[in-house]
Amino acid sequence: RCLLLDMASAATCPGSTPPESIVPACMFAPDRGCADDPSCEEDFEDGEGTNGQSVDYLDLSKKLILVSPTGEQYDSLLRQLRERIEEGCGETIYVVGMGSDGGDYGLDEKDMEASVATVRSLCEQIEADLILLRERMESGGKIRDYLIRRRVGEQDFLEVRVAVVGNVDAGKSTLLGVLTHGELDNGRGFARQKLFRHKHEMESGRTSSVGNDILGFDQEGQVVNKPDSHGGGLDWTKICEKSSKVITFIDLAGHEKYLKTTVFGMTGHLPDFCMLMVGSNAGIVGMTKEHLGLALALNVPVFVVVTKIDMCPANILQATETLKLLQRLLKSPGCRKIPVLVQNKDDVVVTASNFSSERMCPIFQISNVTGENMDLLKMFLNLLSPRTTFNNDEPAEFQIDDTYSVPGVGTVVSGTTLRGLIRLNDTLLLGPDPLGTFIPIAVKSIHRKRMPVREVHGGQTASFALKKIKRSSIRKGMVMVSPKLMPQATWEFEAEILVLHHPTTISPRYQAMVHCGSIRQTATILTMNKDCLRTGDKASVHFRFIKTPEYLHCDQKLVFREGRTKAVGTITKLLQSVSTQAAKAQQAKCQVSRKSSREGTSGSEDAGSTARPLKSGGGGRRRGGQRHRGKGQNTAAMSSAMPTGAAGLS
Ligand SMILES: Nc1nc2c(ncn2[C@@H]2O[C@H](COP(=O)(O)OP(=O)(O)OP(=O)(O)O)[C@@H](O)[C@H]2O)c(=O)[nH]1
Repeated sequence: RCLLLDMASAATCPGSTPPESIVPACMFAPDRGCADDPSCEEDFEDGEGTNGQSVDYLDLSKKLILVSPTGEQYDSLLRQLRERIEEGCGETIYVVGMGSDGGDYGLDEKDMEASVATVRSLCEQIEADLILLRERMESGGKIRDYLIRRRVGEQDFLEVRVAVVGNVDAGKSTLLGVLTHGELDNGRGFARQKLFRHKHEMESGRTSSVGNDILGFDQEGQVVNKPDSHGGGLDWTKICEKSSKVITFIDLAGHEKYLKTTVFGMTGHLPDFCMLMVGSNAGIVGMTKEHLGLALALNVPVFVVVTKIDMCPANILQATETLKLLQRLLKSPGCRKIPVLVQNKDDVVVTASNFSSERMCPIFQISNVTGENMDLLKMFLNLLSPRTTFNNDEPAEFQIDDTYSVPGVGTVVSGTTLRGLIRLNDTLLLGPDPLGTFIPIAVKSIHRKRMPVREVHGGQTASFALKKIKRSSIRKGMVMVSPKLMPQATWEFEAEILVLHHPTTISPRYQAMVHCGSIRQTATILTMNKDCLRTGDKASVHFRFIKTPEYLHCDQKLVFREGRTKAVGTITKLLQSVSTQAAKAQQAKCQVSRKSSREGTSGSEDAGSTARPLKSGGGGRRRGGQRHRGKGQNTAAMSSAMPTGAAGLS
C-alpha cells in the first residue's frame, strides 16, 4: 500500500513478496492526500526515539526514584544512563519527574531539586553536562527535560551530517550563509555569496557543486560560529576547537541539471538527516518532490524548512496553501510522515526526541531576512545526534568522494570513514583501479574539518595526504581499506530494486547510472527475474558496470537513474569479483607485453595472451550486449583480469 515504506522492506528483506497493489510512485502525486488514512493522523507520543535520544521513562521505579536512590538503584541508574549515552553517540535527553506511576507525573519543588542533584551526580560519574531544555507543569508538579551531553576533548566533537535539498531559489545557500556566518540576508542574495565555490555560481546565483559548511555548538548548545568581520572564510579550526557538536551541512544543488551531483551528495556523503527547503512564495515546485523522494528512498529522516515567510505573512493565502499542500504531501501514502509544525521550544524538544523514528517530520517556518524562528531551528540542530554508532575495532574502511592536488603536499583525498580507525602513517589498500587491483598506500597526514589530527574513526569525514601517488590515478568511488579486509573489486552484482518512476518499461540491456555510496558509474541490466519492469515494480536484477569494477558490499543501498527514470534498491549478491592476485598477475603481464612491443621483440605472444581472454570476459558482455567505454583503457587487459565463467553466474 505504501510504496516508500515498501522500499525499505525491499531493502531489508530481499525475498519479500511485493504488496498486492503498489501505489505507483505516489510521492510524485502530492494531491493523493491521505485524509482517509487513519494511520496518517496518528499522534506521536513522547517515548522511544531512535536517534539515540530515547526518552524512556525510568522503568527502574517510580517518578521518585531520583529523589533518594539506594546504592543499588543508583548503580542501576548509572548503568542505564551510560547505555543511553552510548546509544546516542555521547548524548541523550533525560526526563525528570516522570516515572511509571500510571500517569501521576510531576514533582514538587523539593523533590525536583533532589532529583536533579542525583542526575547531576550521575552526570559527573560519566563526565557529562546537564543542560535544561524545558520545564512544564503537570497535575503532580514540575517535569523537566534535560540534555545530557558527554564532555569531549578540545580536538574532539560529535559530527552530524545534514544534507540540504530543495528546489532552486528555495533559499538553501542563503540559510546556510545565515546560520554559519551569523548575518541575516537582504533578500537579494547577500548571505549566499559567502558559500559559493565557483565564479559561475556567484554570477548565476545557482549552486552547482556539493558544498560543505559547518555550524558548531558548544557544550551548552550555543552557536560557536562568529560573524565574519574580515570578509574571509570561517575559521573551521577555531569552530571545531570550541565545539562539542559540529553540524556539517552538505549544500546541494536545486536545479534539475545538477541532479546527478545532488544524488551523489545524498548517497556519497552519508547524511544522517535531510533538510528539505521550500520557499513559501513558490511552494512545492520543481525538484522538491524529487529530492524528498530521494531522501525517503535512502531512509534518511527528513525535516522541512519553509523559508521566505517575510514575503508571505501568515494571512496570505499562498503561504497557507504551501503549508497545507506540504502537509498533505507528507501524509500521503507515498511518504506516510507525521508532519508537525514547530512553533515553540516545547515542539522542538518533542520533535527532536522523536525525530529518528523516521515517521515524524518537523516543519519549521523561517525567514532568512528577519531571522524569525531561526532560534528554534538552531535549537533543533543542536539536539540532533548521528544515527549510527561505530565500532573502532572493525577493520578500517574509507570512501573517497573528492581528490585534490595541493602544492607542497601532493595528492589529497577527502571522504568519509565508514568504519574502523585510521591513524597517521597507517598503510591502507587503495583501489580498485581499472584492473580491479588495490595498492598499498601510506597516510602522510590527516585533516578533519581542516584541522590536523592523528586519527579518525567511523562516521567522521576527513582528508588524507597520500604518498607517492598521482591524483589522476584516483577517482571518486575508490576506497582505502585495511589490508585485513582483503578487498576485491566487482564487475557484476545482483540487487533487489524497486522502480519509482519510468515512462515505459525497463528490460535487459537497459543502461543507467548507478549511485552507490560515492560510486557513480553506468551499469547495464544483464538479466532480471521479470520480462520487463514498470513504475512500482520490484525485481531481482543482475547488473554489470560498463567501465571499471567497483568495491561493493552486500546490503548497500543504491539509486539507479537516468533522466527522470529512477529505481532504488539494495545489493544482495556480489558476482564476478576480481581477485587481487589475478589482477596483479594480469597487470604484470600487461607491463611485460607493453615493454616487449615497444622493444619490437617477439612479445606478441604475451600481448596475444592478454587479448585472448577477451572471449571469457566477453561472455558477460555478450549477455548484456554492451561494450566497455572507458577512455584510454586497456579493455583487453580489463576483461582478461576478470575470472571466466560469467555466463554461469546468474
Ligand atoms: N525575502 C527573503 N528572501 C530570501 C529568503 N531566503 C532566501 N532569499 C532570497 O532568495 C534567493 C535565492 O536564494 P538561494 O539561497 O540562492 O536559493 P538556493 O535554494 O540555494 O538556490 P540554488 O543554489 O540554485 O539551488 C536569494 O536572492 C535570497 O536572497 C528569505 O527568507 N526571505
